[in-house]
Amino acid sequence: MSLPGLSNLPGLGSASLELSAPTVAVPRVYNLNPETELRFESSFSNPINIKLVYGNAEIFGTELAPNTTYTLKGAKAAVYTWYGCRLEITGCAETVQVGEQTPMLQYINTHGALEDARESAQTKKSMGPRVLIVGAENAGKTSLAKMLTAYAIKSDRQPIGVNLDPSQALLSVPGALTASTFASLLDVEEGWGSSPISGPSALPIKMPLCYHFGCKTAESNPKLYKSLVTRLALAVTSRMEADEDVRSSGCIIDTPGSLTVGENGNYDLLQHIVSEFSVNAILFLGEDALYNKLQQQFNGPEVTIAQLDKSTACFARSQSYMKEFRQQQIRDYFFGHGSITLSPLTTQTDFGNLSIYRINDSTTPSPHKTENYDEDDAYEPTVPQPPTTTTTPSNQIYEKITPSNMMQNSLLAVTNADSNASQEEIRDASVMGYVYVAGVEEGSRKIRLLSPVGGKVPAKAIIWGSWPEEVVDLVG
Ligand SMILES: Nc1ncnc2c1ncn2[C@@H]1O[C@H](COP(=O)(O)OP(=O)(O)OP(=O)(O)O)[C@@H](O)[C@H]1O
Repeated sequence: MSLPGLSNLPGLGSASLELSAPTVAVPRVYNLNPETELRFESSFSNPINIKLVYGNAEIFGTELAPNTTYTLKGAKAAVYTWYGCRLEITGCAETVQVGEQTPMLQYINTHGALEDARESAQTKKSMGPRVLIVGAENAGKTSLAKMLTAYAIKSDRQPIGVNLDPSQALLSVPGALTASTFASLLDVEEGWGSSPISGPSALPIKMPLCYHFGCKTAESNPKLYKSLVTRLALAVTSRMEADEDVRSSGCIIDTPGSLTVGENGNYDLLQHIVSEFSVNAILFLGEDALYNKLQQQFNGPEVTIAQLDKSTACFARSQSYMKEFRQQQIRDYFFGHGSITLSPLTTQTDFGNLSIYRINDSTTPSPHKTENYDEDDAYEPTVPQPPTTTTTPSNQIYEKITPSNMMQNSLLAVTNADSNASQEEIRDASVMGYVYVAGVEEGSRKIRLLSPVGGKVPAKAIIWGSWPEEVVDLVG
């Protein structure tokens, strides 16, 4: 197409200017019947865009605003509609299919039962339901936790969401165990919402309380896991005691799938969680055999246990997908997500300015791992020495180390404990924030750190765990 007049512009001469039509992605339109869902998968590099053009619809309980485009990358999810809707989809979806069989009625009824318990708690000025969600990996536990949280928010409640699954994060990075009061809408694109560290956001920020576990599974360091569960439970209970609205709303606890592995599941850890959080409702997603076992173990006047159907649409996620998913969560922590772009800063500091403690867990290769750490063992203070010469008693939670090349590309948790605090004080301290090790120069004893905020890294105890795995290309 040649535009009249343009050829007279200096420099263009008589050449005609061919303008190609802008590439417009043609939206695919889906009309969904009431009580059906549109299931989709998108890759991390090519997101899918979803727009609700008619009716109403939700993603894991959070309603979509009409005529607003939501961009989801690396997502495996479903848009559900109670009354029917029309959706427009653009972008690259790996799969899109309509599903008619869903457990949503069961899930909304569960919300109804929890609402009854909250009403009653409000009247009696007692604690609302403390709900534990249990099931195998990929059973849909996190999705159900999100849904129940979103429905509770819609009912004007302020539940506390608790993540006890170190394999993925809730408002933090993988390896963290967190709790947060949810009083405002969840973020459909991000999953849960934005924490203050994430910068400005369209939705109100959420304030997570975070403890660093730093091991891949609860089973790889059960003593530390139990201690952190106790810390979180204490914090959740005191938050509930201090605030009437939060108290009657209760809490919703997501657990790792590994707790259900084996004939009886990990009864020891489940029992610990149930007693520390005074759980009074267990929602079990999945197999009958283990449900029956759990019923024998936990059902009673104090605890109700209910079995819910697992959505047949729950996507099994490969190891490589989960790795990319975690790395994306870490990237989002430092660089933001969607329209929120953050600018983390790189700082260089001397080894001597940091007090780094390595978590002693069964996955860390060390000559000192022959015995198990016993919580009741007498505490022995650590002696700061380079890792090659350190002789750390196996009953210690952490080992104080000097930075080394092994730390390259890993995450460090900066705690609120003083740099020379005792092992237990470090363990019980919440996390101030995370830094990423961008480079280590052993010769000049310098370490380069990527931090979400500028300035010196605080002189606090810093924890280095074996989890999450290293992120290779975070800083170019
Ligand atoms: N109805 C649905 N349609 C499509 N995808 C879904 C649906 N429900 C859940 N999913 C997806 O299935 C995957 C597994 O679900 P989810 O993360 O809730 O399981 P989980 O039990 O918490 O897993 P894990 O034990 O590994 O943490 C997720 O990617 C989730 O988004």
